[in-house]
Amino acid sequence: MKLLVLPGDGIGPEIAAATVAVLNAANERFGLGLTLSSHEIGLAALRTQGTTLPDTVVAAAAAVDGVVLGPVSHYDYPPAAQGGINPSAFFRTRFALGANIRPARGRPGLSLLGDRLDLVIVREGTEGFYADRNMYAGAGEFMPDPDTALAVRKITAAACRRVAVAAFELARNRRRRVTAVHKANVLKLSDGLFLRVVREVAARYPDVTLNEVIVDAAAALLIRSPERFDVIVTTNMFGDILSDEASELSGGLGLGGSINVGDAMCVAQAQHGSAPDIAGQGIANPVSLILSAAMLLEWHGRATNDGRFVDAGRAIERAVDATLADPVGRTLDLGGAIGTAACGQLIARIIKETI
Ligand SMILES: NC(=O)c1ccc[n+]([C@@H]2O[C@H](COP(=O)([O-])OP(=O)(O)OC[C@H]3O[C@@H](n4cnc5c(N)ncnc54)[C@H](O)[C@@H]3O)[C@@H](O)[C@H]2O)c1
Ligand SMILES: CC(C)[C@H](C(=O)O)[C@@H](O)C(=O)O
Ligand SMILES: [Mg+2]
Repeated sequence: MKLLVLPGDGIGPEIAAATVAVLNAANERFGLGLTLSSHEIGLAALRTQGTTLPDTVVAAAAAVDGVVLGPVSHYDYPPAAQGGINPSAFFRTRFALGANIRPARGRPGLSLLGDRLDLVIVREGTEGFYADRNMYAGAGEFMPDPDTALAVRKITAAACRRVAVAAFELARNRRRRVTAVHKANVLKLSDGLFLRVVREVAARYPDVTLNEVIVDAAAALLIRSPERFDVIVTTNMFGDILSDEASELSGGLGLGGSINVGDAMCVAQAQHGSAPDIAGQGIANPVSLILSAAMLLEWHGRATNDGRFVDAGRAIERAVDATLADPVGRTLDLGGAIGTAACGQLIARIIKETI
């Protein structure tokens, strides 16, 4: 399997190095034949190549079996005309990565919700208020005069169908419950279309129950009654916000794995951002990107029907659980003291040593 690693900005290079250590351990242990290549993106690439996402990187991504994308500081990027391309949005739209899959699970000692929290948010990745952010100047936003701003929200039946199918397929391997999270009481046409399509897809999955919850209530219920959620399917921005909430409820933003999935491509990406406030200190939690890489291996294993990759992905998840079970294995954000690299090495060692 060929993997492309794009470290990104802020804490990206630190957590990407820890993730590579874990991938190398999984490669050794499971004989995966992984080849890893790495390219500069983000602010480093802007300085040397005039763009945060060089064409060579896009070509390299199209030629591999999976991408590990570090977080980027795109809030600090210049406009697209001056080279500021948001890699997340670019990959999701260019490679039609319609489903952003974001699990959240309570672990003992880390989440007040304990095992009541065990859900997956399946977030539409290419549309909503975030549609075509790199494609047009203004990124779907317009200012007819300096005191008025308009934002266009794009919802299509095709994209809703794609993400709904991903959610129902996932639910079949879980507790068989899908909750559609929406705001159709206000966004009657756009979220109305989303709900219409989710219901159409639900009719093809009689073995899976569909519930519908309005997004603000969902934000509250995630805290009050997390056990009622199994798979959440939702539009882009609601999924962006709720996945940070769910990740924090699981113990911290640094814990949430995430993959962006299309028909033939998968991009692993931490749920959080580039955390510039702690960059360069060696204290960031690498678990989110490590779990994302584990999800990527499992996705590849399923897509190619190769059990070694599924086993390797699961072994990484178990090694993460074992590491986090002991406060010694926890980074600062989780109340521990271990550094980023040492945390990655601990997880790598468990993978190599566990029979
Ligand atoms: N996928 C992405 O690349 C992505 C996602 C979100 C935000 N961003 C970008 O990241 C930059 C910073 O955004 P932000 O500060 O709003 O969000 P953030 O997720 O980077 O950080 C929010 C808070 O969580 C902490 N945190 C995040 N990840 C952590 C980790 N792994 N270990 C320990 N602590 C962690 C940070 O220190 C910070 O206090 C912005 O430029 C934003 O646009 C990128
Ligand atoms: C920073 C932003 C571009 C990104 C997104 O939503 O696309 C992020 O918030 C995420 O959750 O992946
Ligand atoms: Mg986000």
